[in-house]
Amino acid sequence: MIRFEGAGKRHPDGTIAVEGLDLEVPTGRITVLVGPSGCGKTTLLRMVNRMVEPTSGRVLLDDTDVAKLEPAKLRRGIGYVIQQAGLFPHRKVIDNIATVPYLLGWDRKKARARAAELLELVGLAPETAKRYPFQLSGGQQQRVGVARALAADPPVLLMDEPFSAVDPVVRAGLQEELLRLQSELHKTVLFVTHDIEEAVRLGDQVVVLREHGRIAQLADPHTLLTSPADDGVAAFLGRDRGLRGLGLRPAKAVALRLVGDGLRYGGWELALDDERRPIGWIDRGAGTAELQPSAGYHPDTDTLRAALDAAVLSPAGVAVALDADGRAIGTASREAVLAALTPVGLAPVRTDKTDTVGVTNTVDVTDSAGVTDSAGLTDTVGRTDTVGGTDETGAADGADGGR
Ligand SMILES: Nc1ncnc2c1ncn2[C@@H]1O[C@H](COP(=O)(O)OP(=O)(O)OP(=O)(O)O)[C@@H](O)[C@H]1O
Repeated sequence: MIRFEGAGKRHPDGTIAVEGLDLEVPTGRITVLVGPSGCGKTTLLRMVNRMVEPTSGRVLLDDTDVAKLEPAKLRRGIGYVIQQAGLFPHRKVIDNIATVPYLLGWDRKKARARAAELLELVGLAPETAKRYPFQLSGGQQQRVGVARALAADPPVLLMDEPFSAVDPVVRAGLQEELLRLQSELHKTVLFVTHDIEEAVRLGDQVVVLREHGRIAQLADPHTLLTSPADDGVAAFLGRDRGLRGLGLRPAKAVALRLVGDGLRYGGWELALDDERRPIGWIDRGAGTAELQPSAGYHPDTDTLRAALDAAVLSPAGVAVALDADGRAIGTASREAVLAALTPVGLAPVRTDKTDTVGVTNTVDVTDSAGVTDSAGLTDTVGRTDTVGGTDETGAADGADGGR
């Protein structure tokens, strides 16, 4: 558990980044901080690993004031993932991932073996290990960043807009991957984003912030979308918050018409092949054999939003429910999907993937990023030891010498 107690940060120039924040970040869950630019999200995140020191109040990690912990050591127990990954450009992927294990004094073979495991865990091919960061796509770099953060299996993971530099499709894949990892790893994750869509997709709890890090609302995604605390939060959530809420509810709530009960809807009939895989919709009234594409969804893993989307895309207004092998199980009309929406007061639904969290290992700012572009890592305390830490690692590596 991470606890902010009256935490504040006033910069020497008088800027108040955060003022008097009280917040609990529960163990093993994903807490997302979301809010407009400059509201203090990054400041809050960095208070946890002492890259920013509060000027008032305190931050507790499992009941210990982090101010009492030595920064380099603290950071080795906290995964840290930043935008554009912050990888060491001069180090191979495998050694980037092994950064913290090296810092912890693991021998090279063990550290690299662990890094190879993580490479697989984050869905990267083994041959990626030998590449340098510039030889990877943005999405692959982010995966390496996540793997690096997880390397020493830290219980806490700080993620600062980790997926915002990649395109929406890659981003969705990375979010999915994070949820999958979290369902296995159960880390305590504090995740910063300015994207409300990402916040409700990933968060077990979402903290909507206003300027100076003031909490406008703290709620689970379902409550947030259905009951915004005030007009300001509602405006921040956007006009389609109701539709977004569909993405939080499982598609298995939709009542299906089973395949054996008929495949006709009005003049449309769903054509299946011998394996029961959909071929398309036939317009019986038109008297032509031309097929219109069908759209499907997977009831066990998809949300109501996917089911509704499939229904809307179908010429018959009917989504096809598919099993894992792509065979039709049944059909669901738009009306059937909408009927699954009520009552509104149901507990929030998360698909299986959501349950968890977890990712990196505070890559000690150290090595990494810190160093380079990780720029941000700057502020602080960190700087020194970061660098220091780095050097050790670097020395072991041989490749890092010249910082
Ligand atoms: N070193 C500094 N000196 C003075 N003001 C600072 C400093 N660092 C941050 N700030 C200010 O503190 C406030 C909060 O900054 P912070 O980076 O935490 O916001 P944020 O919510 O993460 O923003 P964004 O979404 O744009 O990254 C901003 O007004 C920022 O300009």
